[in-house]
Amino acid sequence: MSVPTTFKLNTGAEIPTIGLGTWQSGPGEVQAAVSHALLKGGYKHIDAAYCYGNEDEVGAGLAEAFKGGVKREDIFVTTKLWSTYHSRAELGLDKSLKSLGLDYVDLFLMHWPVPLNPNGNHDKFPKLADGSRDLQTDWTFIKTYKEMEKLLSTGKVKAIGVSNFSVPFLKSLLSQTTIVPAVNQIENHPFLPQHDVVDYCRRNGILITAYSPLGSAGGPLLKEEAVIKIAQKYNVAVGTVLLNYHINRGNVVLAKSVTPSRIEENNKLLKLDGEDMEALNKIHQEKGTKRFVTPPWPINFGFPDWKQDV
Ligand SMILES: NC(=O)C1=CN([C@@H]2O[C@H](COP(=O)(O)OP(=O)(O)OC[C@H]3O[C@@H](n4cnc5c(N)ncnc54)[C@H](OP(=O)(O)O)[C@@H]3O)[C@@H](O)[C@H]2O)C=CC1
Ligand SMILES: O=C[C@H](O)[C@@H](O)[C@@H](O)[C@H](O)C(=O)O
Repeated sequence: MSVPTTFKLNTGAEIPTIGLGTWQSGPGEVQAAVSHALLKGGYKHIDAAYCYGNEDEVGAGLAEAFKGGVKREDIFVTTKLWSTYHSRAELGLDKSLKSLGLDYVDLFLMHWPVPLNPNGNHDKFPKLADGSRDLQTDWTFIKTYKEMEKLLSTGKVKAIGVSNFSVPFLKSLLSQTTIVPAVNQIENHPFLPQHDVVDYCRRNGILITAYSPLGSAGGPLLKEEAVIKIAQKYNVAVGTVLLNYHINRGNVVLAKSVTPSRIEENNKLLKLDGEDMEALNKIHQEKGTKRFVTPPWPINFGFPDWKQDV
């Protein structure tokens, strides 16, 4: 069986199995990365977010690609609702659409299940006097999701979903809302396979998108001996193994790069056999769990490996 280039969402739409990430893609880099991915790298999927502060440049990259012949309907663009916009979901969406130069996104995700004060001392990261994040205590992520559900009828979002949701948070969401999220975007790699969330989502028709598959900034997982061994077996780049780990599990994967050769290298499919998958799944058992993206949220997200005091 060959490795799929798309998976089906619970809306019936297809989502390309590899997408270009844009978090921490700096000014002067991300426009070229997006246009290179779409025009030369064979990508059809771009992952953006208001919080990344670079959606204007991502939009310029999209515009360049459209000028070069890429058609809007042939690509899949995701953006995310930032926490300070939870009680203003349509405004958050409109700001992203304006920057991206689009009249709709294919997928709109709640970036984190935590509302932040919309009237605080910063547009994205309002803080209290003690330096902690200034939460919006009169709002809940359930209310946010209900606002996102309403956006479907505007045509400005083709699908809605969530990000950074653990099993208990998903249970709470599904029991209080109507539309099953199309996607849950979570950190995922052999050091954090998150079998509990992946299995729960599969059973409930929610597609997993894996973020930080290379271990985030600097790609530390590319140095992992067990992964290098598998790459040597197939004579492929180490990143190809890390990225295809997800597609072989039935999950979408996002890889960030602003380096043209890496952007191209990362868009390669590889069938991994049962033995390879077992070896990759064993890494965290032997070496311990590692999570690379742990922003200082003052809440407990319900992930077994991430215990913060509430
Ligand atoms: N929903 C959420 O909360 C989150 C979503 N995401 C999304 O997922 C995307 C991917 O995750 P991210 O955390 O960025 O990290 P990745 O795991 O994609 O790693 C990116 C790093 O790896 C380097 N790299 C990429 N390809 C290669 C390669 N072939 N060889 C060597 N080094 C390479 C990049 O360098 P360089 O760019 O210099 O080439 C960069 O430093 C994000 O960009 C974002 O879109 C990520 C985190 C959280
Ligand atoms: O998508 C990437 C990450 O989630 C990023 O948006 C957060 O880590 C954010 O910078 C924060 O500090 O909360």
